[in-house]
Amino acid sequence: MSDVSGMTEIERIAAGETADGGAVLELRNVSRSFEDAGGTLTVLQGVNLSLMPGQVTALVGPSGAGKSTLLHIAGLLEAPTGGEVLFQGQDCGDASDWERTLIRRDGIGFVYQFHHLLPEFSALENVMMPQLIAGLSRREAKERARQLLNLVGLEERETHRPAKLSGGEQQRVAIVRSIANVPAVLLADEPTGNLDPHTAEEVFRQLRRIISATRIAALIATHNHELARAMDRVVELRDGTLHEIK
Ligand SMILES: Nc1ncnc2c1ncn2[C@@H]1O[C@H](COP(=O)(O)OP(=O)(O)OP(=O)(O)O)[C@@H](O)[C@H]1O
Repeated sequence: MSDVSGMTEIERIAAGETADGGAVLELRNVSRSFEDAGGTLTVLQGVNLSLMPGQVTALVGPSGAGKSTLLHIAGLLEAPTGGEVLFQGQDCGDASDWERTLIRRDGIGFVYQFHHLLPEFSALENVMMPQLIAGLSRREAKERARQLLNLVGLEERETHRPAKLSGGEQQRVAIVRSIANVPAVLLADEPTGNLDPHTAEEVFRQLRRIISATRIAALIATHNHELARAMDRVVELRDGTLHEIK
């Protein structure tokens, strides 16, 4: 898979080159089952999903339907039992662990219900961290982190540590941190699940604004049907299969 420059195709893709103008992330006929003493539990079967740039897709479904499992597979955190996951046209089933790590690091942003900010660092440093890991200089990382915090109205809070921020502010920091490396895909698991309804709506509004400005393809699992309906597209997991409901 390496070319003369020494880079593999997936490394070039993770470095920002797109294969074509189509789906950024695609699940094809994906299934996932778990084996335990009681037998086989099939959580996903025949799941097809294409995420397009700039589009926000809500993922809904009852508790235990498999939303987190689907997000883990889409985020290359776990492999499907069957089917394919394509990142910018490239089948990730063929990728090495290192190539998958590169795609996750440079191509995919994650937001969770609980923000996982680093408590001993300021808001600014938390947003700088993934950029420093990706090899940006401190100056560049700081400048971009400032712009991002500004975008979500937190310019006055950049020196605050997470404990000094409200829940909504912490989640806004987590969101801009997840997109600091301008990933092609954003995957979010209940990103506003621990916020009050008003703050959840505000955080969602800002998340949408960032996504359409950056052309990120987003998949957001939520139990909040009202917020889901406000997104471009809604898919529902029911009995292991995915249904397009908006
Ligand atoms: N590693 C595992 N081993 C066995 N079963 C698992 C494993 N991971 C998930 N499951 C099962 O898969 C099903 C789907 O779980 P998942 O967490 O994906 O659902 P969910 O839709 O995200 O639920 P919730 O909305 O409650 O967060 C559940 O029945 C869960 O118990």
